Amino acid sequence: MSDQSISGTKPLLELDELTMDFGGLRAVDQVNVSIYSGEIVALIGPNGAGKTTFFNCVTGVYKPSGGHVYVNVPEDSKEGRGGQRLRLNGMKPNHITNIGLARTFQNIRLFQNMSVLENVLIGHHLRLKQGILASILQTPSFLKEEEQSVLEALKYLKVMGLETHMNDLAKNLSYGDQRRLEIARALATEPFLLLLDEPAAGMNPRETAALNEDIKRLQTEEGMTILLIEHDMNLVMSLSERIYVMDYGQLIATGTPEQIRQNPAVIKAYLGEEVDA
Ligand SMILES: Nc1ncnc2c1ncn2[C@@H]1O[C@H](COP(=O)(O)OP(=O)(O)OP(=O)(O)O)[C@@H](O)[C@H]1O
Repeated sequence: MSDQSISGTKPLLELDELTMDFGGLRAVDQVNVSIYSGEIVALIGPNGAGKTTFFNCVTGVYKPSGGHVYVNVPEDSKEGRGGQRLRLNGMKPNHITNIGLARTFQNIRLFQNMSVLENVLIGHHLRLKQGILASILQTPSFLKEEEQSVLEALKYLKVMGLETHMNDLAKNLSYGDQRRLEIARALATEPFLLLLDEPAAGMNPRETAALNEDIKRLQTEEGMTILLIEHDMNLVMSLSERIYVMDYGQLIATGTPEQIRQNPAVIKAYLGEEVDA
């Protein structure tokens, strides 16, 4: 597959014939996807289409049965591998996070009895340089880095509109704010690519509208590249520049929201019946 974008740059994330089998079931079937810097891209499809399995292959939860997961690390990478092309197959999730891919999960996974600030600090911890000994000895360099960490964490809380809740326990946040906190924690790992698995799941329309604004702002103000799985079609159509559609593990369509809206194969997959083009 080509690694040249419309603008001539390499994609940040490149999936080449990605395949994942569970016994006799092929959950992801030779999928080719490219995500370019600064885009918001949606991955949609009916229940069981293979979307979460796709995320799990990219983020190291599963080792793909076939194909390749590549990243072209941006020059300004925090990890110092800028410009390199890396194959992620078989890497551990924390290693992949360290390279610069962060994700949220379909089900909320916060430390419920920790504060909002602490949840984000845990995300940022990955980027700290001081070791355990410095932390036990409370060396000046450790304390300086810790102070810096809190400032960074506050920045991400502010981006997601949660700074006034920094001392609240995560479990006391509204549902929408818990989902927002998960995104703040993912941002604190300083990714170049953010993968969101059904960020609007369980949200009411008001919360979804606010989330729409937040995600858009991440792109326009923070320069974040975002790949999201989402069932809320209003959100998908309003946010995405491009959409990939999966059904039964295969990619059945790719295009702009307008193209996808009118694609007969997509309409058929969702409605389960033939539709005239
Ligand atoms: N660990 C697993 N072991 C066996 N089968 C699995 C496993 N994970 C997913 N599957 C199967 O793979 C297929 C794709 O599931 P997946 O969760 O990726 O779909 P999805 O598109 O994310 O669905 P949804 O929109 O409902 O979350 C389904 O048939 C599912 O039952």
